[in-house]
Amino acid sequence: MRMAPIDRRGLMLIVSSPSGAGKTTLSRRLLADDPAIHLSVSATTRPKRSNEIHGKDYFFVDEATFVEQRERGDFLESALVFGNYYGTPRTEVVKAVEAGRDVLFDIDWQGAQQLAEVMPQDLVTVFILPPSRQSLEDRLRSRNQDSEAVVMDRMKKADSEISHYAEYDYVILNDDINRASSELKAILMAERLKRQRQTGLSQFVRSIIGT
Ligand SMILES: Nc1nc2c(ncn2[C@@H]2O[C@H](COP(=O)(O)OP(=O)(O)O)[C@@H](O)[C@H]2O)c(=O)[nH]1
Ligand SMILES: Nc1ncnc2c1ncn2[C@@H]1O[C@H](COP(=O)(O)OP(=O)(O)O)[C@@H](O)[C@H]1O
Repeated sequence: MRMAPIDRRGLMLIVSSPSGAGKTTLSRRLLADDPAIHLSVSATTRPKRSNEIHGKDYFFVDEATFVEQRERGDFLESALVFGNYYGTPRTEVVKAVEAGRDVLFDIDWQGAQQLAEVMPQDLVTVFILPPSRQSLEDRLRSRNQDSEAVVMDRMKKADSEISHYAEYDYVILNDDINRASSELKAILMAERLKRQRQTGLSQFVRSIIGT
């Protein structure tokens, strides 16, 4: 039987990709398979898609509310993406990491850069690439949630999002979803074992070396 776990600081796992490459699918799988990580639910001014739930996928707010929250300092980071505002609520994230719980973020490169400024030691960043340009377009269409104009706009912006891949710690090619999903889990497992994150190690080691 496993002993009581060694105290550790939680990590912040950021997953970014061009829209349609599969970060939502990969994130949902990780959350379903690993009860020890939970999603940071962002606020956004984007209209809700029919399959989305307020408070679970996003907090859907109007622009006035978003701006008020941002001015109050409620967000750890915020950005304008595809003409809509997005922001990461501050309080839950800070509390979770300090309590040793891991947090998953589905945010863009602007958010990753801002979080790197405020909590650099806690970040693990992963960029998801599609297997080809055509498959990215096919996936955006297959999701069947956005108008043709929105799909074309996202394809236009894919190049600029992809150009940030080199700012990330890890890059996963999302061709086969099962393999990509295992790769994401492997990253999380290895990062949890980093010595610096295991804040209870020295105490534990003292207990076994008998000094
Ligand atoms: N900086 C930042 N980006 C976010 C946040 N929430 C979502 N995003 C990014 O906004 C972009 C659009 O997300 P979304 O509207 O869900 O569309 P999708 O990526 O096509 O499913 C994606 O690149 C997300 O990663 C946030 O809180 N902060
Ligand atoms: N490896 C994959 N192979 C085929 N289709 C995929 C794969 N990963 C995701 N998809 C599909 O592509 C579409 C876009 O994926 P999604 O996770 O919503 O992307 P993102 O969150 O990056 O915008 C969805 O319909 C999803 O089911």
